[in-house]
Amino acid sequence: MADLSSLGDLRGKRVLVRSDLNVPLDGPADDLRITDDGRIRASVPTIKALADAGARVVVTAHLGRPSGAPDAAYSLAPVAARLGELLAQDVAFAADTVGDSATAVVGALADGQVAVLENVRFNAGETSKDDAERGAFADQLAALADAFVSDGFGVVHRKQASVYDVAQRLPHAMGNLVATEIDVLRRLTETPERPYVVVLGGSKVSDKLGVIDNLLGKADKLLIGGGMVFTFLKAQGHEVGKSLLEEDQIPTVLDYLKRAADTGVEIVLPTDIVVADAFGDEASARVVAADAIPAESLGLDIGPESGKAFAEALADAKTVFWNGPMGVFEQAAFAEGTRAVAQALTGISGLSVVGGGDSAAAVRTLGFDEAAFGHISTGGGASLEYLEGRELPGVTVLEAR
Ligand SMILES: Nc1ncnc2c1ncn2[C@@H]1O[C@H](COP(=O)(O)OP(=O)(O)OP(=O)(O)O)[C@@H](O)[C@H]1O
Ligand SMILES: O=C(O)[C@H](O)COP(=O)(O)O
Repeated sequence: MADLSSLGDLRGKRVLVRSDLNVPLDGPADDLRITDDGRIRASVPTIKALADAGARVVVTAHLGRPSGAPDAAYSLAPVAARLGELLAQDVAFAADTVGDSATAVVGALADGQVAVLENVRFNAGETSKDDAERGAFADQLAALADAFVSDGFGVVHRKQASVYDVAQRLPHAMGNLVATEIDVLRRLTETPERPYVVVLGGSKVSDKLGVIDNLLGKADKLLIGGGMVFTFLKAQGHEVGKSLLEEDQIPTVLDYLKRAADTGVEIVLPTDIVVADAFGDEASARVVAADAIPAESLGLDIGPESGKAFAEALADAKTVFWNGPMGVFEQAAFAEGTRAVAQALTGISGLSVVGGGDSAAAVRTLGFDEAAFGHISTGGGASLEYLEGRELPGVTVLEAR
């Protein structure tokens, strides 16, 4: 796959870099703070390499899932400021993605300077399912640059304008971050040392339930935590109260449970749950049995007994892939399940990979040393889809020259 050197002499060239700068933010709307800058730090080496080579670097990225129109709550302005600090150079910020501000900011860049465009998802064309609409937006993005570098590993599973279509319109190359991530994940797919244990959690339930299908043929054990738990519990006939639930996935989940039993893959579900009366209500947090969730409460973490059981299930693992926090780790009352899994991973003798923006943030904000894990991937959904063996549109598009 073509790396940055394939783009030739970059001096004076405008290079559009797609990074994944989707970081967690917290605080009041007018003073949002980045709570974990891991994805920004991971994006720095490629941006710096391009700037050092004399390119005029134009960074495009998304933050969250706005509805295709500008929304101040999802502005990349704080991210651009942090990028400037990490690069130790001024980073210009365009107040739009392809409009007058972007044109002016990019036009004013000197060789070696860097600009960040406003959230690419403020434009409906970015995520449109309509090829023509996405293509029209990609045309506008491509007009801002002479070359394209794909470095946002966390989004390479998205067939979106700034990830996929723009690569068809400009000379392109794979960035260092995408190349590194794929190298590590390849080790998990080719010859994982066994036992191979996969831990799944998080809140993007519908995105992630599907991966179980494929993992049933690959992993020896699947540990299920986070928001995904409740669709399993409901499928087993239990009350889940107001917890996250994908009702229409119940038949799929029942099929997974049956196939796991048939093929000898162990699916480990929590036996106790930390519930609360309302989302984030730490004062009402209490532990209940997983088959006795009160109708009026919602599950926000796996319980202590489950944390222990998950740690035991991980103890003899030689390969572990973990995606998705076990609970709402951002609040202390619901962070212990995630802590238990992270702690268990630090003790395994083989390769441990933590994948996902929030999972990686959880590990760091709970105070774990990154070096205690084999690899911390910036991609959640992207790494899961890679492990499933699915085609990543943002990678395959780079193969076509
Ligand atoms: N039981 C639960 N109910 C609701 N939210 C939950 C629950 N358990 C975990 N979460 C939330 O899941 C979020 C992370 O989920 P997500 O699926 O996005 O993880 P990720 O794969 O690490 O990140 P990404 O896919 O964005 O890279 C966290 O913000 C956490 O609070
Ligand atoms: O957080 C992520 O996994 C990536 O930034 C992709 O975000 P998305 O799931 O909203 O496409």
